[in-house]
Amino acid sequence: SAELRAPPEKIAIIGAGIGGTSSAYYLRQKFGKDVKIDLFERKEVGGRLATLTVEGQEYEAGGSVIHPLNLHMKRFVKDLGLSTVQASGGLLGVYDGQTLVFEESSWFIMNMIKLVWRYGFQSLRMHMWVEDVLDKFMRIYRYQSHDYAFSSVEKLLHAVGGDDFLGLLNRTLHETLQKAGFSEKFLNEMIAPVMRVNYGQSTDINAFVGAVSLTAADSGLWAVEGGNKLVCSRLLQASNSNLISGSVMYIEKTRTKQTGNPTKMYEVVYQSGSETHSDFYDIVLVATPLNQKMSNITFLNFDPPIEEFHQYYQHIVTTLVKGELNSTVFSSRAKNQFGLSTVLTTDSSDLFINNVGIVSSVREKDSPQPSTDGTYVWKTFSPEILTKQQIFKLFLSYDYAVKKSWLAYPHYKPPEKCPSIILHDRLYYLNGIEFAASAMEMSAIAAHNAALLAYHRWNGNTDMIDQDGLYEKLKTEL
Ligand SMILES: Cc1cc2nc3c(=O)[nH]c(=O)nc-3n(C[C@H](O)[C@H](O)[C@H](O)COP(=O)(O)OP(=O)(O)OC[C@H]3O[C@@H](n4cnc5c(N)ncnc54)[C@H](O)[C@@H]3O)c2cc1C
Ligand SMILES: CC(C)=CCC/C(C)=C/CC/C(C)=C/CSC[C@H](N)C(=O)O
Repeated sequence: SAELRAPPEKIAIIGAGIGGTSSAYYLRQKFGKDVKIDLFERKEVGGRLATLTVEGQEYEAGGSVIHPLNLHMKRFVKDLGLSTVQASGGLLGVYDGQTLVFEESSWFIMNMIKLVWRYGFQSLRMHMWVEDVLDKFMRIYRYQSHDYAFSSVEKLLHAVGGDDFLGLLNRTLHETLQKAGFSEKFLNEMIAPVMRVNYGQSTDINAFVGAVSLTAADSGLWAVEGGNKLVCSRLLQASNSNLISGSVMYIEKTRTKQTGNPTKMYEVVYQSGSETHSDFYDIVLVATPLNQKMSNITFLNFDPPIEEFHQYYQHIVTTLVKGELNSTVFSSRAKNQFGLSTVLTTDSSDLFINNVGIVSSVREKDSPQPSTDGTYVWKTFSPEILTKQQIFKLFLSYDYAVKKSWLAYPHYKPPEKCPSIILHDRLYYLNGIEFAASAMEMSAIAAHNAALLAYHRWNGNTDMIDQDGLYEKLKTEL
């Protein structure tokens, strides 16, 4: 095998969300103990993984649920000695603005009968479609465990499932499912509400993120005990990186003369408190969405210039309310007969919220428990900040309400083009993957890929990059 070059001296990562911290973890694995890794964060470690506190208890306010087949997240929790809590449960209903068009019952068979009665076997067919997408997508784990990397998100998706799979980015979920024979009624009443709760958007999102969103309706979802953001702080510790609290303003391509070292290609200029500092790096990873509103990083002295990304992120407000839901908004049933713990809404519902549901604190192992006065903590997502009148419309009474506004995930608009991973020779960008789908696991996959890509490009292992036909090739290997 080819002889290895000396490892880089210094690597910078911008952003300490799950993407940045898992990059630090994988870069350490690949480049070894001697490389110095600086991780820049201008706010909190965790980024879009964050909690809000209600009466002394913390609740997930951003990324909250993890799929049982999200293997990177599962591995982190295991390797970092963290524990899990269950993140799904309770009965769900769908409100269309007039009535509950679907109400789950606690009896499994009853649900099946209701679904078949209203939609035929479309639910079952839908599960099969989602499972097929997930099965193919999971090939990425095998490729990554054999150290293969991809230079673009498109090449990665092509390697897992070929042209048809990559084509999911170019079509809306609506047209994809319509073509597959699903009815408008099923799409409006069952699929659109899932897209609203997960991505705050309609079925006009790309079909890949649509499938990811539908996997979030599977059973067995979980979260990290104590809060998902703990994964980030533990990854940071485990990677033995150096956290720098500061906001990166510029990344400048240096002239060799400046550093006296041909590999220290990049100068990172950052503000910490009122002071401006800078340092030189061999490799830089950007692990935050590159747009003015979210990171405001300027690239200097690159020829050709690094393109600006103007992609729009969806505004979502998380509101946590401890109080008594006004169930008459959704149903004429007496309030003691309501029984639902989550209400999703259709696009036609014309409500000011996308969904509302009871949530457990990050420490509750089992189903959420009411407090002594019988009330629960409810979480609702809305496109805008809720007014007091709106909260009073939704709740008969409430003790407490807290909110957090997010530029949450891309506003999907297929055909989708994912920003490049390689911005320059040794400058990598992770968050382009969000334009395929935004989820914790997607950032972790992008992080592993970027670490492998940086490693192979540093060592000139071109045979480990952008290999197609990997599925066939690895099928025969044990
Ligand atoms: C409300 C909501 C609900 C969600 N629910 C789920 C869910 O249930 N399951 C799921 O899997 N995913 C969910 N997601 C998506 C998931 O949270 C994100 O995909 C994931 O957390 C993105 O991680 P990241 O590290 O790529 O980006 P981020 O978490 O955004 O991290 C980027 C970091 O970079 C920092 N930064 C930015 N600019 C600079 C700068 N110039 N200098 C220094 N630091 C900078 C930011 O402060 C931030 O901490 C949800 C997201 C939201 C908002
Ligand atoms: C990447 C793969 C294959 C699966 C990830 C599935 C997953 C857990 C997606 C979550 C998507 C998302 C942005 C959910 C937001 S809302 C979550 C929850 N319903 C809540 O109420 O907080």
